[in-house]
Amino acid sequence: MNISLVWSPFPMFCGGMRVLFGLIIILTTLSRHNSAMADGNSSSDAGNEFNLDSIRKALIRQEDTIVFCLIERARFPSNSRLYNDSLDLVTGFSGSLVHFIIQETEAIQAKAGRYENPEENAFFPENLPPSVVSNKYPQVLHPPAASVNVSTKIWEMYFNKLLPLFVRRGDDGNFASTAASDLDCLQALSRRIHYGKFVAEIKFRDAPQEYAAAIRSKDRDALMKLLTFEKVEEMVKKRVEKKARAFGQEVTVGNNEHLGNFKVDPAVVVRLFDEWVMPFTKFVQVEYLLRRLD
Ligand SMILES: C=C(O[C@@H]1C=C(C(=O)O)C=C[C@H]1O)C(=O)O
Repeated sequence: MNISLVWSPFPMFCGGMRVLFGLIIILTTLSRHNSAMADGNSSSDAGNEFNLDSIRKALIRQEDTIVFCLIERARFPSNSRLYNDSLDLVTGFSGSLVHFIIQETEAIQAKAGRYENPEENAFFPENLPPSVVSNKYPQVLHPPAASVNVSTKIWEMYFNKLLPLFVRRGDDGNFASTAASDLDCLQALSRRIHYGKFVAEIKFRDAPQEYAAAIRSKDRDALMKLLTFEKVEEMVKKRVEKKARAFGQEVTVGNNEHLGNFKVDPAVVVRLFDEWVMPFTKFVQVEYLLRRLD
């Protein structure tokens, strides 16, 4: 018997495997290419996915940023001259030095395309220069509702209520660095709070009928009730307390750790989320939903 005429599944198996491996390699390359594209054009911290789970993961990650930013700001004393409107520290500019620095920084960041990203909301959106960078962000928000902006509320809360709770009194003259640090905090808080628009969009898509009834009757209380998850809020408070303890502890090589000596008081971080960040995020959600059927 001619052996070569005997049917053997082996060559077919090998050929099949070759095709399969080829396919896997092509698919892997394509998917790497796509995710690289998605990273480059991503609209949200949640990446390409858009569901309540991924949005909540993004919010959790943003807690880290906020805690780190507060820790950085706590390196500087209050530096109150930076915030004084009537000192005229900048010739030809009427307003505080921090106002001047933030407005100018936002202008350069606008040119670099920061505010093309629907996650970003400027504190001084008037007269921002157009972006010179071409980068496309997927638009998932409902256009008439996307403009909800609570930057003024955030600005007022940060400077008048939060800052005095965690910086020591004093003046070291480091105004530019202090203002840069303030802007980092403000931007991190703003991103977290305005993320309420994405949360609201996904909640609306998950239960359009329920939300539509409350939106049509402009029932703010009903909307607030629908979008509130008390258990999630309790977890947020517990988690940020832990993060403030973990990220803000004194780390030494020896065993003599100064337990209880934190760079930012964890209780202040809990208060920040409880009194301002979560209520503002929910306010953004309600405002967004009220425009969701426009
Ligand atoms: C953001 C959400 O909506 C609400 C606001 C929360 C927050 O700001 O952390 C948490 C729970 C909800 O009450 C959510 O459901 O995740």
